[in-house]
Order: sequence, then structure tokens, then C-alpha cells
Amino acid sequence: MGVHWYPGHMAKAKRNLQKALKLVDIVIEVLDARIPYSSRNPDIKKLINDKKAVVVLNKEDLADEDVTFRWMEYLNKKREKAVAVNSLTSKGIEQIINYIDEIQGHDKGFKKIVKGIIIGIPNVGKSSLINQLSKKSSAKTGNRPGITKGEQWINVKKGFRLLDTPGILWPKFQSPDIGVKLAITGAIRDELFDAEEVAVGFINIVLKLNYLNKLEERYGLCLKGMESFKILEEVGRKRGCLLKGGCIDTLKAAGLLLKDYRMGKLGRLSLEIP
Ligand SMILES: Nc1nc2c(ncn2[C@@H]2O[C@H](COP(=O)(O)OP(=O)(O)OP(=O)(O)O)[C@@H](O)[C@H]2O)c(=O)[nH]1
Repeated sequence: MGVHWYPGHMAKAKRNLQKALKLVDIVIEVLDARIPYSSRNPDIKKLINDKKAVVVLNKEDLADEDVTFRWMEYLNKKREKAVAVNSLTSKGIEQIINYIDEIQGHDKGFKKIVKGIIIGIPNVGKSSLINQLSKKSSAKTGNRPGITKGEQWINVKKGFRLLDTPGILWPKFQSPDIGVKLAITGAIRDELFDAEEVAVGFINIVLKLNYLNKLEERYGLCLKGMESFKILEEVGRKRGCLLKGGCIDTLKAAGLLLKDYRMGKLGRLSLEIP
């Protein structure tokens, strides 16, 4: 799943999700903290309908803290319960549990056992979050979209059960701009896009959101006043990405830059602000 997202894939994902949603009372929707808007499924409101929900801004360790704070405020203003989470270290996990307690406590109509599901687009960290919530590595994780399989309930705590299979959502396709952000963060498989184009798109965002110093620090370069492709070339030159004959291998440089970003080597860097 999450590969090409042909209409057939989407219809299947939607059917599976609708089936799963019938089994649960609470939805934990996982977004990428670096792109909360672009990583949100376009039909989410309709799908969840009036079910209780918690929005998780995952991979908070890779996002700009101030920007994440602004996203939380923005979501809270819209009466959405939002929490910033690092699913690798469990930061924020307690707050999710608290929200679930709160929802259970406030709603007298709730059953004794509340059931939840984790949903989100590919590679956003659904399985890692399930692992953190279950405190055991029962869900399979990997640095590649589309590897989640299996189905069972996990007892997260007394009175709260979680479906061990996350619901996979299709991403937004509205604009090339969103596509580039999804590619940068790894929600779209690398084979499906042109790395150079995506890296240039990434540098454009870096310039727009004033993060150039992060690139300068990482690569020991002075990049002020340069346009995006030139910056990519400079990174390639510095890192020895050269073709036979000495030309800069910008494709290799693009791969290196995107990998560094995804691994957090450029520091905390958000790609969109509310
Ligand atoms: N830095 C960081 N990486 C994370 C975090 N959560 C997950 N990851 C990484 O993101 C990648 C994808 O995580 P998964 O948990 O497999 O994501 P998923 O949404 O289940 O992916 P699919 O099975 O493709 O739908 C893995 O390399 C994880 O280690 C986080 O909070 N911070």
C-alpha cells in the first residue's frame, strides 16, 4: 500500500479503514510534525465523522520546536486535541494516554473498555507509535512506506485496547508542492520521484523559512545569496559527489541532502507553518 495510490488502492484502503473504524471508539491520527498540513489525509473529517480523536504530531524530534508549538496552538484553537510525540523515545506518549483518560472520563456514555486505532499516511510512524503504546515491539517498523501487516488487539492499559494494525490513509494529491513535501519526508517511495527536483524543492523551502544556516552549519559552507540549484551543487562539491571528468554529481548530492534531512542531521527543520 502507499505505493502508487491508483484509484483501486484508494478504494481498498478506504474500505479497510471503514471496516476498522466500525470496531473502535477513538481514533489516533498520526501526522508528520514537519508537515502537519501536507501529511493529513484529505478526507479525514468525513472518514472519522463524529468519533473522538487525538492528533499526534509525530517525529517532533525532527521538527522545529517553535513551529510545532504553533501547530499545536492552531489545532487546539480548532478544538482538536493535539500532542507532539517522538515515537522512538516515547516523548509525548503519556499525554496521549491522558487524553484518552480524559475522553473516557468526560463521556459517561462510554463503554468500560474503549477501543482505539492508529491511522495515518505511509511512513509517518504508525507502527513505531503502536510499539511505544504497547511498550513491546509487536508491530513491525521499517524505514520504508507500506510494510505494516497483521491484525490483533493490544492491551495498552486497563480499559483501553488498541488495534495492532494501523489504518493506512492515502496522502493528499492536491498540488506539486504537497507532493514535494511528502517526498522529502519519505512518505512517497524514492523510486517514484526525481531526487534532484525534490532536493531543489527542499532547498527552496529552506530558503523561504530561513533555515539556510542549518545547511551552512552542516556542510561548512557559506551559501548566502545563492539560488537553490547552486546550493545543491555546492553541497555536492563539498561532499565529493563528482562524476568522471570532475563535474558535480547533483543527483548524488540530492540523495545525500535528503538522507541527511530525514536522519535529522540538519537539525530540527519544519517544512510548513500554520
Ligand atoms: N526521528 C524519528 N523517526 C521516527 C519516529 N517515528 C517513527 N520514525 C521512523 O520513521 C520510519 C517509519 O516508521 P514506521 O513506524 O514504520 O511508520 P508507519 O507509518 O508504520 O509506516 P508504514 O508501515 O509504511 O505505513 C522508521 O524509520 C521509524 O524509525 C519519530 O518520532 N522520530
